[in-house]
Amino acid sequence: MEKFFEEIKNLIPDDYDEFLKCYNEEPYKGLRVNTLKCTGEKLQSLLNFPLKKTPFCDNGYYYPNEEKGLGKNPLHHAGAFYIQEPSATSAVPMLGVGEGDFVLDMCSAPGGKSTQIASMLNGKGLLVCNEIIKSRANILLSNIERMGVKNAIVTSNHPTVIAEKLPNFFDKILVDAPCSGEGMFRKDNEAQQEWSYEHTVTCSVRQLEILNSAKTCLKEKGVLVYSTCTYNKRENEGVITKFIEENPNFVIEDSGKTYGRNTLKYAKRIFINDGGEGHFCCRLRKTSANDGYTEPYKYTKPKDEKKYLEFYDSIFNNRPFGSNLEVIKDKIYLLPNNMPNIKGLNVLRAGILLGEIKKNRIEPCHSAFMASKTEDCKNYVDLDINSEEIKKFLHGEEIPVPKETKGYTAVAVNGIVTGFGKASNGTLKNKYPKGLRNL
Ligand SMILES: C[S@@+](CC[C@H](N)C(=O)[O-])C[C@H]1O[C@@H](n2cnc3c(N)ncnc32)[C@H](O)[C@@H]1O
Repeated sequence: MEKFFEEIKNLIPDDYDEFLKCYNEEPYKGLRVNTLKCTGEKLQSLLNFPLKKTPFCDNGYYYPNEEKGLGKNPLHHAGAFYIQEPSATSAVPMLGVGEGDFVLDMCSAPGGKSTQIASMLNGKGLLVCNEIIKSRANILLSNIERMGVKNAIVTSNHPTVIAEKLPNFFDKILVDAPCSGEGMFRKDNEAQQEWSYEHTVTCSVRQLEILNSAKTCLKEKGVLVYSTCTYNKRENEGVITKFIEENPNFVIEDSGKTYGRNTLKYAKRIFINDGGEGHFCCRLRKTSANDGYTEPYKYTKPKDEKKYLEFYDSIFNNRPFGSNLEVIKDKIYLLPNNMPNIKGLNVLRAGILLGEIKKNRIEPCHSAFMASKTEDCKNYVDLDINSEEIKKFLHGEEIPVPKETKGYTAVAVNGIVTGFGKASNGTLKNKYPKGLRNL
């Protein structure tokens, strides 16, 4: 660790004492509003503690250190916000995502940056989020569901496989690389214990390999953002410099962002004394294309399409997840538009899981309700954040509903859908997934 502090001193000689002072204080607490489901104003009006804007992105806020257990808040269950370290929200704005872009997040779990990209896409375009480690990809999927993302494909592959299958396809790519995590030290003792100079060197080799896979997937004139949550030069400036030496068709570009400190002219490094735990981000532009073509996906209508569409229309108004129905085994999906051919990829989810076929009936799935708004649902009940009913619902209990409410019914908290149940005779049978309940 002596070496770690020595390197920080070399990086910020004038501010080193301030860094050390901050280093011994409590870590920042931050959240990002999910604009697919909520707004900053609405969230503030429903929380009983103050939110303060961060300098890193439009929808990032600090919240008070004494607030514990925010993950159990009904609005967190509903996907109104994502708990995210403030400086970790700095990389996605550098991508400059516009509605309609095709975006790849190569190292995606647990999904903080992917769900941030999804809010910027606002349901348009396509997001491929990839996570190499299967167990982490499952967590990523549950966050994609919670945040109500309907235009994502969640995969679990080695970056070389993604490069082989999806060349020249994306407008924007994020490589938020696995790193030595120096910016996690205040939060994560394990990262501190694992740190060694040799480990940072190993990380830098892997980071360059991941970038060399990602580059193939980018279209000509596309943007690639590289980020880490570590400070040292080997994993940041070192990796970028080597990458550009090996790939002269990439240039560093000015992102126009004003947070943090500049390095390599336009890249950014954020230290604890800059308002976040620590991050590095650099925006690169691909100036000429590589070979390779990604075929489009061939959508095929299922044999019983009419029956499935009737089921869809019985629960939702105006087909809010489009009409690209596909049935795989006993599961009914609504696929996003503009999909690439995903043959050969390990795909955990594409689009929305609408329902499951059970013997002679179809049961709707949680994921579809999470991606819907109250106006999309034929039936819904709206509960107040402070009500006993929302506590009971998130605990897995039955709740009372008006006698007229019948059948599959969305449950919302202050207008934000958080799950569903089945209503009959004034009672809603709880369908909130067991693994998500507040117990
Ligand atoms: C910094 S984390 C990503 C955090 C994520 N972007 C977010 O905002 O929530 C890096 C991820 O890279 C994954 N990873 C580890 N080894 C990898 C490799 N060789 N290639 C690609 N990804 C890898 C890790 O499992 C980890 O989930």
